[in-house]
Amino acid sequence: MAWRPFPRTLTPQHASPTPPTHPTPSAAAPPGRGRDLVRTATGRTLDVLRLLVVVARGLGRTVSAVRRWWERTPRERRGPVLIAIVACLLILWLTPYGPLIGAVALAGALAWQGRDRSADAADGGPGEAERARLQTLYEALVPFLALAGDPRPQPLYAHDGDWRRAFTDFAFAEDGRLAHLTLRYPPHFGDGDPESRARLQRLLCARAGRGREYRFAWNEEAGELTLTALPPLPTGVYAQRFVTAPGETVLGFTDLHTVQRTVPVIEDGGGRRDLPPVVWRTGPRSAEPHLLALGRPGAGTTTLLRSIALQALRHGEVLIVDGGGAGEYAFLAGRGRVLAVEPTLAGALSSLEWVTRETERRLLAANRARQTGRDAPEDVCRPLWVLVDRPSVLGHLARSEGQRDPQDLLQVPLRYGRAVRVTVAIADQFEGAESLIGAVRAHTRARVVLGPATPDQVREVLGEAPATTPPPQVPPGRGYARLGTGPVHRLQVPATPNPYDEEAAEPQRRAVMELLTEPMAGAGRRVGR
Ligand SMILES: Nc1ncnc2c1ncn2[C@@H]1O[C@H](COP(=O)(O)OP(=O)(O)OP(=O)(O)O)[C@@H](O)[C@H]1O
Repeated sequence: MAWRPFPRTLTPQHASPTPPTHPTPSAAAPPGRGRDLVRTATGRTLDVLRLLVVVARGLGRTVSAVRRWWERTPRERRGPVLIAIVACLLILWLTPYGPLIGAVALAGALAWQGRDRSADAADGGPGEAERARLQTLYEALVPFLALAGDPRPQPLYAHDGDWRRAFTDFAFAEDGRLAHLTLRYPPHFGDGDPESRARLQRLLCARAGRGREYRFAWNEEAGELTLTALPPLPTGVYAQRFVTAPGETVLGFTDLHTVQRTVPVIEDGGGRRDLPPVVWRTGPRSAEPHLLALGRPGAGTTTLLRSIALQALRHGEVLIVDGGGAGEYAFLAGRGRVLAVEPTLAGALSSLEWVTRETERRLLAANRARQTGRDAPEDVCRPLWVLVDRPSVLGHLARSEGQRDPQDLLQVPLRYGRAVRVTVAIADQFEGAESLIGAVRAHTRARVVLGPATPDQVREVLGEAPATTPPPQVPPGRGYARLGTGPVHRLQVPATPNPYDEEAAEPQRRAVMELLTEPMAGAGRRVGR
């Protein structure tokens, strides 16, 4: 913006060395000069107004960028940043001319933020290749989003249309692929129809580049769809002592902006970083006191139960029913606070009968304590974890032997266990899901799906399909988790191998062994004491 010098005609009269004279016809300003004066004054006013508009636009963009940062940043990281900002302001305040310098810098920064970005788009914004990509994507969307015989003079999607009207925000990754895109869709598009949504999402995925996961966010009010390419979840985290409170269990790790906090973790190779966990809360206040995990064979549900068992041992007692019977939990047998590891039908039945009686005993004891106004005894408050792997196999065996299905014995802990800290976690394969009894389905409100699964399979288990596309390669322990009616999270379970499995990586096996409690003298079943 060019600042013009003050015209001489605007110089105050009293500043003139010559005394004022009465105008005479010959001395009057020519008529053209008056017009110049008006034009100059209007030009200057417009320049100032334009600058104010740019600064106001910059202010708006900055405020929304700060708000996005605030929402995205975990709570524990906001504090240090705010402290650093306050410290900088204080230093500026104490520096000579600091406030003035700060104000000028702020105005400059706001003006830069508020600059006209359409000019950037023409030169410094998307390059030619990127513009071509956006145009190709736009053209691919036209057959799907254009309305035949659209009466509007300039429809949003048309064969000779321009992507700039339809794509309101976009970003490219360093490799030149689309990282983020917000597009407007026309009002006639059926955004309430799942099939239409799925078709548009499939089309966008194909055009934005295969081999990545994408998150879709629909804003029906504004008629906008946002696509974001997601980085793969980290697979290098193994079993370790996670920073959690009693009653909290880390199911795995997910995307940063979808959960409230991060926990420090050590990765394979010894690197440390903060990762966002999916934390499952159990106990009397939990709305999801029991868990069900389903997956294909080899998807990692046994590993998830092992990970839960090792975390549960920190504060409670664990009883394991191993319907798979492959000795995947044998390393836990005889360890402190491990009540039993039951690989047989008979063992499972007697252990689960004990769990039923123990739940009832705890309920009575807690009730008595309440009536007498005392605190519940310590043995009622100690968490008891019942982990059941492949109950469908045991159910099948029970039916063939004319015995009771062990799942029936889970009814009492599932229905009433929450109040007395009895938690049930069940894992099975998709094929076994049909034989899960009603109480299991009704009371396991924390849900996990692991391994390759169709959106319908995920929806059946979690009650809602994920907002993200399936990963191109599904590593073991990769899936989705949902706690009650909360959002569906992408999930990567920490590697927790059977330490007796010689094919597992040595550092991971050692990490599991380090989390084990001490061996108990007279190892064996300790239920029914
Ligand atoms: N989160 C994970 N990280 C790394 N490896 C994993 C993870 N989960 C599972 N694995 C590996 O995948 C393989 C199968 O895991 P797991 O036994 O837990 O699967 P599963 O679903 O219980 O299958 P199955 O029911 O057939 O035993 C194992 O070799 C295990 O070490």
